[in-house]
Amino acid sequence: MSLTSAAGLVIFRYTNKVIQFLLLQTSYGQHHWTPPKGHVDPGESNWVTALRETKEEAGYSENDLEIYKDISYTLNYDVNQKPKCVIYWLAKLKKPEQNVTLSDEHQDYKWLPLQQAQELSGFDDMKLLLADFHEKAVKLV
Ligand SMILES: Nc1ncnc2c1ncn2[C@@H]1O[C@H](COP(=O)(O)OP(=O)(O)OP(=O)(O)OP(=O)(O)OC[C@H]2O[C@@H](n3cnc4c(N)ncnc43)[C@H](O)[C@@H]2O)[C@@H](O)[C@H]1O
Repeated sequence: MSLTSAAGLVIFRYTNKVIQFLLLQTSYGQHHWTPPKGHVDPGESNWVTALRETKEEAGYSENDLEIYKDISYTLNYDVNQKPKCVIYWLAKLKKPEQNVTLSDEHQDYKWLPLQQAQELSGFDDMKLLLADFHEKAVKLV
């Protein structure tokens, strides 16, 4: 069975001594919340996909972010009975006040501290990812 691959960035900002994660709400389907990410195009690397999707979906380019290439986390779940693999890298927004620019694919966004981000994401594997990244982000601010 073919595997769907996607890649993205879990972006945090450090403001008022709090780490907040960026979640985007889809404008389609069940309007679920995820970090910026998307399908890997044919011939594209996961890394390039993550950067491209982040620019398209949140408006941030590589220069706006401190991306921790050695800190990644992979989720595996099924979508319509097909396995999907999503790799995320951790990234910090350099200027915490820099605005998000959404595309048509999303209708809302939120910057949330760990627990609220976990609750909004809803998925157990994403909750674990956020906890792991939060532990690492604490050492990076
Ligand atoms: N229902 C829909 N109606 C209309 N257009 C649609 C559509 N779904 C996708 N599209 C189109 O596909 C494009 C998205 O392409 P991309 O932007 O390239 O890809 P994506 O983020 O990987 O898409 P998606 O939202 O489907 O993925 P996710 O894994 O979060 O989500 C996929 C499924 O997995 C679930 N899911 C998400 N995270 C999960 C997790 N951690 N564990 C288990 N399930 C999870 C989600 O609830 C969701 O049901 C959009 O432009 C849109 O046009």
